[in-house]
Amino acid sequence: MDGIDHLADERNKAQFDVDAMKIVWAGSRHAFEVSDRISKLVAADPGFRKDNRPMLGRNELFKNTLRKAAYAWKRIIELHLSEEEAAKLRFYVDEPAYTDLHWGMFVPAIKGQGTEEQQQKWLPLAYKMQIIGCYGQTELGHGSNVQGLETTATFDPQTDEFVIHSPTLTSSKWWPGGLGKVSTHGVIYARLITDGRDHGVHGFIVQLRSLEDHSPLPGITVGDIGMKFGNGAYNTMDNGVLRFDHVRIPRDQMLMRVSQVTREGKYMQSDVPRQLVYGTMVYVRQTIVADASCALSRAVCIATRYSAVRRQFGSQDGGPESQVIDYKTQQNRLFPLLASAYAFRFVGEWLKWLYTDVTQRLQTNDFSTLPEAHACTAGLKSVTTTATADGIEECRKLCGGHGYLCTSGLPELFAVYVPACTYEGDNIVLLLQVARFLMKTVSQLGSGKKPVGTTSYMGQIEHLMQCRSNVQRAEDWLKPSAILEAFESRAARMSVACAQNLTKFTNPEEGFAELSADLVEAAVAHCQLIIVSKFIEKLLQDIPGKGVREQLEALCNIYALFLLHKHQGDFLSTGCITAKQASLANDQLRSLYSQVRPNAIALVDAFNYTDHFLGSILGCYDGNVYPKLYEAAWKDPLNDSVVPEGYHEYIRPLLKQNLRTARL
Ligand SMILES: CCCCCCCC/C=C\CCCCCCCC(=O)SCCNC(=O)CCNC(=O)[C@H](O)C(C)(C)COP(=O)(O)OP(=O)(O)OC[C@H]1O[C@@H](n2cnc3c(N)ncnc32)[C@H](O)[C@@H]1OP(=O)(O)O
Ligand SMILES: Cc1cc2nc3c(=O)[nH]c(=O)nc-3n(C[C@H](O)[C@H](O)[C@H](O)COP(=O)(O)OP(=O)(O)OC[C@H]3O[C@@H](n4cnc5c(N)ncnc54)[C@H](O)[C@@H]3O)c2cc1C
Repeated sequence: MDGIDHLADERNKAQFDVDAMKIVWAGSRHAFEVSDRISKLVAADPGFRKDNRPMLGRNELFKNTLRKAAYAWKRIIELHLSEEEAAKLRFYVDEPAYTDLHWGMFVPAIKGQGTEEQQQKWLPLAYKMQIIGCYGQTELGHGSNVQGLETTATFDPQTDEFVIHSPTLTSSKWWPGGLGKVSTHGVIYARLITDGRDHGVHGFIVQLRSLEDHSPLPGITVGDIGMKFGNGAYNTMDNGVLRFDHVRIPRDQMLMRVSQVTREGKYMQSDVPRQLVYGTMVYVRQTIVADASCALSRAVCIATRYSAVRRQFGSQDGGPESQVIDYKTQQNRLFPLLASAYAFRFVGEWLKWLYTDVTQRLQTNDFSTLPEAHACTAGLKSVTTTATADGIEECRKLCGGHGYLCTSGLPELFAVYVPACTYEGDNIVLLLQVARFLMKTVSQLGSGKKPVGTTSYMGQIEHLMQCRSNVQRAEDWLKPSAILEAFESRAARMSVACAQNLTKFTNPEEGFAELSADLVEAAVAHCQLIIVSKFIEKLLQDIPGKGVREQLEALCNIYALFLLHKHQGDFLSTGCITAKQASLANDQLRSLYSQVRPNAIALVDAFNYTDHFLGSILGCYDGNVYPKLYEAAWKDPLNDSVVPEGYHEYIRPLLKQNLRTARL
């Protein structure tokens, strides 16, 4: 607009090498280069414009999404993009679409649960998008309780087929993304029945629509489930409803890596655990943790830049008013979110490693780390998405009134993001899975079995149950050992307290249900410990770039001490720290805020988001907020005419009538 960088002074204050931090954030120089190149490519292409989204009606919005998805595919082919680059392109296009489920769940489900032969048949079609697939698990009556699904797949030995059927209203598939209007195929989860016996839920590849004219195949009723929360937002996705009326599929379309049905109708199980049927969910939960850092960093980038631009109160001698970012209350709300964005980034990186490791072990029939991978992905998905959803809303409030405008980018980001607390497993249901894992770990402590991985801290249970923090001065809280000991002892004591309470019940399941609220808190404590410890581990690595390590250390300490302050009830009631030590942590937190303050803008610049991706006037790179807001307002369709449509019908008669009454 005016070409001036209104945040230049802020950028000059930075005490570290922003370019080096960009590489740390991206994960590697290569990842940075791909991300940087593709984000700029998308931003420069008018075909990927998205600022009109909140204004469009559903049909127009959806058609526009179809256009963008097809255009994105065209560009991917034309530019010969690699798989990594193509995924980045879809990410920067920033519009939920059927392709997310096709690439994010349908393909991984076939890869994870299909036999070699099945993969060879289906994957090439899916890779070329000659078929488009969805993940059809959830039903109207059951989502969390996967074992409660009602759709049936009954083997017919006469024809060598499965008959897929929806026996009740509640068995209708309900929610799968991409199903409503687009998918030609789905991985459909149904109860396998052979010879009158129910073998539980299994996955099947089912064709849903004709590849000629897209009409539903015989026996299939399919449609969209309707408008969802917010304008634009997740309404670009066709979440669907689907019913089967005795639909027949060949036997070889049951995904048979985990279990098989023979030509004779005999049910057989491989020596891989049954839980591998849930493998796709483990994969997606892991990507959702990485995605949480993207969504939170985006909101934080907007709120931080705007907080430096916005001035309110505090003018002295006619000078400028204070930047709102200088208020300690603003810092106390904003900087922990900035620190959380970095923390989630690093734990996401680690979780990706853990997932890759478990997948490699699975190939060699080593299933030993699967329970931990399930607990970690479930728990971290839960804790990071809850914090991110709350964090985006906090960022909106940090931007005052203007944060409520769609042009701030925050309302749509919030509306798109909040279902992450529900999809891929309700966050409470998932934390209860973590709690089960923890209770199992605690119960095995006496047996001499050494806890490993993320529960290895439980190996020092005697120490953790009686240790007292030796922090004496605020600076002592900067020591990783002090932080780790406090978080480990808190998590261990909360788990042990739950385990002890559980022994009071004769029926363990009854006890688990009765104590579930406490169990969820213990699970949160354990997951927060993982995030803190992975941040600390990251700092043990070689981190090049002037001042980069110092900034990350400050952010790591802010993340940990903010959690300690927020959950001081846990730390105090379990006796891990004293009231005096809690107060010292708070003193340290305040001085860390002062340390981060001059670097705040540079720390969000390190995310390297384009203005297109941010989609926010308040967060624009040059900070020239007011002229842009003013100009954008005039572009609203309501301002197309000075006198609004409807004046003659609804305003004028009212005014005239008031005139008459006034005369009386
Ligand atoms: C799409 C990706 C795009 C990528 C783009 C990148 C960024 C992403 C951003 C945005 C895109 C997002 C787009 C939206 C996508 C949404 C998609 C969906 O929502 S698909 C539906 C999800 N549905 C659920 O998640 C149901 C939740 N329920 C369950 O998972 C289970 O039923 C659960 C965990 C609650 C267990 O239920 P029980 O109690 O009935 O358990 P029993 O089935 O009997 O199994 C028990 C044993 O199995 C283990 N277990 C359970 N789940 C496991 C798992 N997944 N792996 C390994 N073990 C597992 C347990 O630990 C337990 O083990 P022991 O017996 O104690 O040793
Ligand atoms: C935007 C979006 C996209 C989706 N995409 C897909 C998709 O592509 N494919 C697909 O198959 N599904 C999809 N889903 C469905 C999603 O996975 C489920 O909605 C989710 O797993 C939650 O299940 P539910 O709806 O049955 O919730 P419910 O389990 O009914 O939850 C309702 C409440 O009950 C509580 N609750 C439930 N069980 C327990 C328990 N045991 N203990 C304590 N509290 C409990 C929950 O915490 C929650 O507060 C999508 C959902 C959304 C919102």
